[in-house]
Amino acid sequence: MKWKLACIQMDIAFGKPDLNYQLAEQWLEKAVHANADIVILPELWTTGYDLTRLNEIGDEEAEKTIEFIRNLALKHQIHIIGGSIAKKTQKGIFNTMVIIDKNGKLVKEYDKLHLFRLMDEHHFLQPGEKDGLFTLDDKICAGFICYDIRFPEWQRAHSARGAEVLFVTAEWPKPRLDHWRALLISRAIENQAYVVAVNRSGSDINNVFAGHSMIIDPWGYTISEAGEESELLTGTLDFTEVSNARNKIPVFEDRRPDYY
Ligand SMILES: O=C(O)CCC(=O)C(=O)O
Repeated sequence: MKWKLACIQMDIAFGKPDLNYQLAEQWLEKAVHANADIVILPELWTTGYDLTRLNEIGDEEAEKTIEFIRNLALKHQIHIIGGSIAKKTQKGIFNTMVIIDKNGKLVKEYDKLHLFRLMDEHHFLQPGEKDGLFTLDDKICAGFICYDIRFPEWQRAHSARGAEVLFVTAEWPKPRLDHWRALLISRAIENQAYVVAVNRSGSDINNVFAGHSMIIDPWGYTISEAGEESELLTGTLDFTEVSNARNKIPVFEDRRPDYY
């Protein structure tokens, strides 16, 4: 089975959800024209890192975003990995990835597990407590958010439970672009999985973001990589490559978890 992917590497208007919904819809139309089966949005794409105003501009129980994504998924018959948004709940605000399939079903909500202190997330957000596993077209996938990729045991926990595609949504700053690339390629090689990573472009008052969204195959080879500016990055993923890699080098069988 093959999937055509479209990563929306967009700029995000700081603290302006209404404008960002419009921008995201325009990008999504482009992905539809590119015949994508799955579209992926960046991290906190409705608000950006306007953390001090999240109480005002966050999305109550993610309801507005879910409705927005569901309508587009149904209209275009496309799976949408809805990046992440600030989800307001009674327990506080979470950085939440929302995944809706082409039938409009809410497949998964994943809350960012590792909060990034360098950008003050721990002062404004609550850490997640659940895994990022989900299934689309009978394929096991996993979702991660930005800083999560610095914790290889988190991705391994998901690939050991069958994940063949690791989706990453991010607002990764430009000064650490080398880390972004190296970490993503490593996660693909060690998990013998596709890595589909979407970063934002542009800047906010504190950061310039790196862009360079990437689609990487289970051998660690880059299928496609964006530049620094906004763009729609596409690539095709062929699941036989996952079994080829895992059969040739049986890393999962050779693991010695009793010793780790
Ligand atoms: O780990 C990093 O260098 C960047 C992480 C980050 O920007 C985030 O989690 O939002």
